[in-house]
Amino acid sequence: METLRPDWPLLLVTSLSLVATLAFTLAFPMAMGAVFDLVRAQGGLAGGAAAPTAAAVGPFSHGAMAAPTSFQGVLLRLGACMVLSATGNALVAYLSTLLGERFGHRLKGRLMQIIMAQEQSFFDSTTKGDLVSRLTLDVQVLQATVADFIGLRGFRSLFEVLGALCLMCTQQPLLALVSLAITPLLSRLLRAVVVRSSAIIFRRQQVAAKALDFASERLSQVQTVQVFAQQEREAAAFAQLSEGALVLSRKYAFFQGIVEGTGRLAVNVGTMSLLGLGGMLVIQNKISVGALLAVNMLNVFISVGLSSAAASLGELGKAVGALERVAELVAPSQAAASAGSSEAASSSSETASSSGCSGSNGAGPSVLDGSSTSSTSSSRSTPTVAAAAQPEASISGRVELRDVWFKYPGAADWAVRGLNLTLLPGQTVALVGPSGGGKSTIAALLLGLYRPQRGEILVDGAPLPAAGEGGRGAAAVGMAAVLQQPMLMSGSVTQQISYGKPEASHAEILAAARAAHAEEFVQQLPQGYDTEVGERGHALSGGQKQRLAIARALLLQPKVLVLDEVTSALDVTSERYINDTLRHLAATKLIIAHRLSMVRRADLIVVVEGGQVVEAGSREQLLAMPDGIYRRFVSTAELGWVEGGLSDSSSGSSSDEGAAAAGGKGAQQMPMAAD
Ligand SMILES: Nc1ncnc2c1ncn2[C@@H]1O[C@H](COP(=O)(O)OP(=O)(O)OP(=O)(O)O)[C@@H](O)[C@H]1O
Repeated sequence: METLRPDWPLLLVTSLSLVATLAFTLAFPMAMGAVFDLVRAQGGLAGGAAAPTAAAVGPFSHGAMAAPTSFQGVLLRLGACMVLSATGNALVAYLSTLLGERFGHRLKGRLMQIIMAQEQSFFDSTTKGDLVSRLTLDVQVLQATVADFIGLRGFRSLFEVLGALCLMCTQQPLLALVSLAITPLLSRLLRAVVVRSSAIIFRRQQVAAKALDFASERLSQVQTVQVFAQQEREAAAFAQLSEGALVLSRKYAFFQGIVEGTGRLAVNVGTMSLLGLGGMLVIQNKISVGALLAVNMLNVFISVGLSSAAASLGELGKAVGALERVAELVAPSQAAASAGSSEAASSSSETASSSGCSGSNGAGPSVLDGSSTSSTSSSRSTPTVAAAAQPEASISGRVELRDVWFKYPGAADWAVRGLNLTLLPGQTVALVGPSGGGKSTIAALLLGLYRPQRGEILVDGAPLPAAGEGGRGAAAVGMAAVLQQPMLMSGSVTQQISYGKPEASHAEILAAARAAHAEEFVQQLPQGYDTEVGERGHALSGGQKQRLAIARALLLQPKVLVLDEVTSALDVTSERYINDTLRHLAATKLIIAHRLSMVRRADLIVVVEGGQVVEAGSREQLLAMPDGIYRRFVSTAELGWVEGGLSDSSSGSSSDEGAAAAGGKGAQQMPMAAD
């Protein structure tokens, strides 16, 4: 109703047109009856002087229609009814279709807005295909229903039935009894059929959505399907899913057949009964032949109107299913919020017990200066994080994670446990650790993509706005990110870079591309910055996509920049350039990297494992720890890993790590790539 409301003037015009059209449509049988009676009164069909007097004044002489006086007059009236009814029908069909289309357009926009405002956890638990089917199939059903119910069949058929019944009752009460006897029986039968078929349609929609979901996922992964030669299996699986919808469609078709057949039967039974009773009345000269004809036509209107209304109600049943699926999107955040709070409540005891074990959780963040020793923990406790470098006081961009606990929806275990971490303005903090340790999850929390079940995240002292609350999330507080798999959207290179700031000038875009070391390859593209990158940027290499994603983030001049494995697809030279760019960036940076060339210049290195900080400090501090995890990780030098692989004068670290490697035999290996 809310979506329809803005179109109330159109709705009003449609309704008025509908009522006027119905008046002309219902006048049509009366005019036809009048023609017939006039023909008889003037001697046609063995009428003339012998014709019954009742017939001479037409079928509805006591009603609204005045008795026809001349043949031309009555023909004119019939013609006017036909023309006006046809014009009205055309107008109503046009207006109601327009109304449906406008409704669908508005609903789609609204739904897209709602979907886009959801939290990441919503997308984790909902498939893209399902969302697409709600946005397309379900909205189409709803818009068709609006058009159908308002103008094409629903209300119109009901009004037609009611109008015809009223006319019959006031003009020919005896004959109206026949219709009144048949109508409830027919309505009841049709209602039962409609209820059954609506349930079938709802199930069919669900199955169809599953098939669509399957198809969209497999199509987006078509390369994997082809590389593993699974085309036939996937096609067969899709056919099987579609088969489910076909079985239900067959049942639906059966009920549609019943609706159709019942409607016809009702027309025939009604016609036969009316002809029987009405014929007797004509013989007894109680009514005219024209009246019998008109009543018969009205009865056809009633029967056809009823089955048409039933079919429309069937569509409405379908729409109720679609509406339910669409409405589910409107309040998931509340549902998620309550689920989250209950989860948080249920977790509090768990939290308390693990806090007791670690002895440091819940103590709140504490940022120590560079002179303090770093915290380490060989047990699973959560140390407070020490800052190794003094921040530049003038730069804002302080980020604090205070006793943050997070569990993915439906997951059994915590992905982040009691995390305390402070990023000082301008500081570069590197998160390292084994795969699955929780680094990307921390980055996602920091970007407001998920809300922690417990604890808080503050940016410059204010709570981080969640991305799913309709606001701009982390971007609103000057944060930007380059994520692990940089996704581009179809559009030109310029559009990719300016995605977060569409109003950016060309000069700004060029500067960002230069800083991300993308300029050279962009200039070599066929249309330079105007080159279309294709769906998801498929026309670009992995490294090129990464560079555009970096340019996209740099353009925003963020005060906090989150970089998750941003150079994994880059060659050594590009990586070095980008490292240089990032180093000179004033923003606070959180870097997640498996390549240690990204990590070694960080002010603070934080080792994350099992969702906890297990070691933190400057590189020197960590390497100085005899049993330090970072130091042990460095022992992978034995496997060819050298932190200072890049020939960089400032590094001089290879020897450090080589020394560390000597003492690191048998250490746990962290998957860090060789430079
Ligand atoms: N969307 C998700 N839903 C449920 N569990 C998830 C989700 N994403 C990650 N996880 C789980 O959370 C844990 C932490 O994953 P995360 O991606 O943060 O690790 P990571 O340290 O970044 O790993 P990598 O270095 O391989 O990228 C893992 O156990 C993972 O299985």
